[in-house]
Amino acid sequence: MTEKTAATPAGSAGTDNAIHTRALAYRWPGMDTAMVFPDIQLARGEHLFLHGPSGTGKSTLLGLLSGLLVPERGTVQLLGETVSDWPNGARDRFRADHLGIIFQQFNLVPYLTASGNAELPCRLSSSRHKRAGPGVSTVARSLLAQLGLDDDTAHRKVTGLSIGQQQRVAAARALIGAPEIILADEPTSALDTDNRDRFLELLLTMAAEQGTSVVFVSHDQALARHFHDHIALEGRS
Ligand SMILES: Nc1ncnc2c1ncn2[C@@H]1O[C@H](COP(=O)(O)OP(=O)(O)OP(=O)(O)O)[C@@H](O)[C@H]1O
Repeated sequence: MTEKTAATPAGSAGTDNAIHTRALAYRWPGMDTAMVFPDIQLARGEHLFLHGPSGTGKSTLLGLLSGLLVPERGTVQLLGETVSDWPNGARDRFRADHLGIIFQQFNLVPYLTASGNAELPCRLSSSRHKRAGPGVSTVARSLLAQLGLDDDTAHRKVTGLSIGQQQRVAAARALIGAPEIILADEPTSALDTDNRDRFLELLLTMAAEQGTSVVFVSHDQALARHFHDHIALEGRS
């Protein structure tokens, strides 16, 4: 299943690893057999492309990495901590403090402005707030500007923004407060090729500037060239 695993040598899970999974399996209700996943080992600051056809479990694997799902078997270690053994509340806390997530449908808060959405992680996590610095609103607007959204747009409600603009808001929300890990689930699927490549370059450059590891999920192999590390999912075995 694994096309090419990433980064550090096997068996050296420690603080140099952003992500280390072992023998993960997950079964949704109604499934006869569990989905099994290739092991992932990703060093801090590295960027991994996770690809495979529709239905092979890419979003499920991201759910396991984010701690929103708990594996039937196997372990998820993030930043040296075996978070898959932790209770829900502890995983929620860890997610708020250390993970930026860009969902396929962005999951922005509709009644907030672009800037309000981008600031949210710092309102929910004191460590993200601390890393962003005292002027969280200024930091949010600066991230939005770097992603191509001017001040006027930053003050508009997200429901009035285009898909491409909403995607940039979701990216700013993931980047703010320099989380160690960003998980992105097909956030470029609604964009044309030029915008897709430009957005991805921007996201990876900004993540690299703050040393954030990125797992980027897509079925679109054309995006693979932006990444050093690749893993393919090929379905259940
Ligand atoms: N909430 C759910 N309840 C039950 N089964 C689910 C659920 N979510 C996903 N599945 C099943 O898990 C399998 C993998 O789905 P998943 O969404 O992880 O794949 P994917 O590779 O991300 O697909 P896509 O590229 O279409 O987003 C599929 O068979 C799907 O039907």
